[in-house]
Amino acid sequence: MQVVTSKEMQQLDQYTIETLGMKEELLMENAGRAAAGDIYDMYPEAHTAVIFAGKGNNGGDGFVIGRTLSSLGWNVYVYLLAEEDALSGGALYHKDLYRACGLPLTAGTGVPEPESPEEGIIYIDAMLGTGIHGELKEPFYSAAKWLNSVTAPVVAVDIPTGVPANEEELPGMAVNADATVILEAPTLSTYLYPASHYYGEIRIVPIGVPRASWNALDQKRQTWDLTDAAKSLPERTQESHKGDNGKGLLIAGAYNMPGAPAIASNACLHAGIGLLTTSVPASALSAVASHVLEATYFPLPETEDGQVADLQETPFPWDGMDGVAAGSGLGRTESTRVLTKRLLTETQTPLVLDADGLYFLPELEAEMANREHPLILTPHPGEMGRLTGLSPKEINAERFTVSREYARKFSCYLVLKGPNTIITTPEGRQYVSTSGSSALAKGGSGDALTGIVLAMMLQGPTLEEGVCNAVYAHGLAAEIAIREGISDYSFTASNLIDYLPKALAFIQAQKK
Ligand SMILES: NC(=O)C1=CN([C@@H]2O[C@H](COP(=O)(O)OP(=O)(O)OC[C@H]3O[C@@H](n4cnc5c(N)ncnc54)[C@H](OP(=O)(O)O)[C@@H]3O)[C@@H](O)[C@H]2O)[C@H](O)CC1
Ligand SMILES: [K+]
Repeated sequence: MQVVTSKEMQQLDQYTIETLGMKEELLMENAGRAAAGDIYDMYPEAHTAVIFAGKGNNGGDGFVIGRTLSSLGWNVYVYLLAEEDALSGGALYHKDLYRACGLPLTAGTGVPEPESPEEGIIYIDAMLGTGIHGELKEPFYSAAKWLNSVTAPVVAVDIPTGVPANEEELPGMAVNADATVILEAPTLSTYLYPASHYYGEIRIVPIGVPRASWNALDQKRQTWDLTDAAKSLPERTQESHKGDNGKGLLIAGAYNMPGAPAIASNACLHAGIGLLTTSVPASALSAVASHVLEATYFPLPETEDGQVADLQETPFPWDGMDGVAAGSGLGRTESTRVLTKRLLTETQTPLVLDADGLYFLPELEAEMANREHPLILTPHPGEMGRLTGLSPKEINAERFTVSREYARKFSCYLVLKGPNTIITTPEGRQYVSTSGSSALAKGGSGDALTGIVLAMMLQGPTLEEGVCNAVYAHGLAAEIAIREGISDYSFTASNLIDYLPKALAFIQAQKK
């Protein structure tokens, strides 16, 4: 599923209508019918739809939805928040067709005052979609405010009115929908916060945009969902050998931080790595090893208080490895700076850096730029802020753009964590993971992700798909745990590791 900007959506519509010759009215008919079908299925008890329509194409969709729901036996009523003569093109055609069918309509720029809601009514927001710019003007402002006050369900068509499609700030007023029926493809704001909250339940319906139109578009982003994970997760063959499933080195922890390497190692092992060597300061080793039985160990020199010591001469076993991950719990000392520099310049395999492993990167930009082997960074917005000099708020407002610029600049894979983690490749391709849960907002979740990324990037089929699958499986494990009754209050990284086998089994089962 592609994720688009409003401009890309317009290009797609334009190509379909102008180049391929599909009539605008037909595309709108497809869109409205698909949305109506979905709304009808979503609310089996409903019998009445009150539709608020704008004068643009979003409003046009509203008229098609009204006519279709009426054919299906519902009572419908449209409040057009514009004069009838303000409509043009497909919206005018469908308004006229709606009227010709004898269906009820009130038009005008005043604020509508529908009857108070009763059982079986749903409200449909077809006021503004991708054509919105800036703060909501009247009568849309008051209409949005009114819709936010009703107790009956409010379903938005394409985008809740007021919410921008792209990486823009939310205006002061927007429809807070219970559900949004997205037409053909989601826009950026579907996966940006706080905008995403306004969508409510997300439903995406295909509206018959021809493949040729999609092929003509420069496609830059897509979601990464269960189907993508199932398609790409490689099958294990009977004759596979532990050496075939990747040998990884994980460098993490300190005497007072044995949890980070233990969590990352267990997650890595449950995510399918063939062989794992865990490298921790010597005094943390027995604590970590007592929780991770399947790893081998490479103890690190340490300071008196059990932090990594000078690692300049440490003979790391780079050569025997297919991939390396480092960061969690290492601390932000000179030793970590030395280690990060050595990792960037000496490892000839994919390298994953997280947490303290990201800390010194602003000082090591030349080493990053000169690195010839894949580099995978997994920052949360705070860490991304440090990498770019922006605040976490600024990062979250422009997650797609900031990620792409950084990944391109340093030719790295960037996993920008958060609800709907975004994975960006060095070429700028972007994937938005659709899995995840509020339960993941906890210490230890990131450590688990580092381990899963280390394991799954080595399983392939490509590094890119392996990283996407790691992020997806991480989120899915949390989702399954919550579905099975674990509270998102109680959920810990240890639960995540326990549920990872179920998440992978669930993905594998989709292959069959
Ligand atoms: N995805 C598809 O392939 C299809 C989508 N369809 C639907 O079309 C809309 C986009 O339609 P468009 O006509 O471009 O735009 P809108 O209907 O969203 O809005 C246009 C009107 O909005 C007014 N406007 C803009 N900003 C504001 C504001 N802040 N306050 C009030 N009014 C605003 C604008 O008026 P101006 O006078 O300001 O220009 C326009 O009148 C998409 O979302 C889908 O629902 C197609 O139906 C099928 C294909
Ligand atoms: K809308």
